[in-house]
Amino acid sequence: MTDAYDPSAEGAQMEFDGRMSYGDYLDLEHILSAQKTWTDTHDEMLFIIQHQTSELWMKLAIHEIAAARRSLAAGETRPAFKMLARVARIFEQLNSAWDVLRTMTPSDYTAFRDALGQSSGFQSYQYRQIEFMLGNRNKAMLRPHEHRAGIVQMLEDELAQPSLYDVALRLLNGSIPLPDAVLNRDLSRPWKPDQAVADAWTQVYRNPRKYWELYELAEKLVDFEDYFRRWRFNHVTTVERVIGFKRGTGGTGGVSYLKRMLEVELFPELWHLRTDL
Ligand code: HEM
Ligand SMILES: N[C@@H](CC(=O)c1ccccc1NC=O)C(=O)O
Repeated sequence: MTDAYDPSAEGAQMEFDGRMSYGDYLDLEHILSAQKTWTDTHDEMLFIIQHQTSELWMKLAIHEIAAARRSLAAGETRPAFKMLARVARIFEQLNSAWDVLRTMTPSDYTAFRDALGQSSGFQSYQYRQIEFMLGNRNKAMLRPHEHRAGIVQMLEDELAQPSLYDVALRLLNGSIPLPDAVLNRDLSRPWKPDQAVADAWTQVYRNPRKYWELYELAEKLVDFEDYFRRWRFNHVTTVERVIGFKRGTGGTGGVSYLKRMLEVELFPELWHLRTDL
């Protein structure tokens, strides 16, 4: 029998005293000590890691959407397209993650659900930030964060900025003029479908060659919303599978609330114009 291979023979670094290691660079000590379980049930670890990894991917999504929005506002569409494509992939990643959580049965979950108290994903401030960045804005969603001034401030700052869709519409306005009411709308409110915007996007889709960049932008937005819708759908289906029609720990009706959220349209005109093409 040969001896186990020693990678140091080909130069693998084996000594890290005073040198940056993998764990140092990634601050693993910090991140891997954050899985505090509150019960001694087997599936709580799955539940915690599923949510923590989702929050990490959301952090990256926020980073990318913010940069895409800045690029678009500066008229730099190419880098924005690349970032939006990445955000869609992040959501694909989040969508696949449901397959792991689905292995948790109602019996597994009820064993620790009481320990969650009234906590709920409804209070995920990164999720709310993403919704606000995209244009699904609702001041009522600030209330669960009133005890955390920094979070309220962050969400209010977001409501004061044009959403990703607002920025896209400003770009559209550069080629096809839109009404002032669209361009100077109250940014803190949710976007309401607008006929002039629908007509403008319809022109883009009827003449892709003339409006190629806008056409590509619109398709990037639709692609992203497609993945986002799948996330919402996977969520509600998993919830029904695990807790049925029980009320949510966050106080909503549970599945009934999440089904209502399936009706949200982030970029409504981009979906509706398809009927008229
Ligand atoms: C067994 C797993 C899960 C169950 C039973 C569940 C249940 C629920 C329920 C019932 C709600 C409605 C609010 C409430 O009253 O509590 C909700 C909202 C929410 N959940 Fe989950 N959830 C699960 C997994 C997840 C995961 C993995 C995430 C990823 C971060 C997540 C993120 C959210 C978010 C962001 C909301 C707010 C949605 C909105 O306001 O549109 N949930 N969840
Ligand atoms: N709303 C869920 C609880 C829940 O899902 C949750 C609780 C704490 C941390 C994350 C959660 N996930 C998503 O809502 C329930 O009613 O069982």
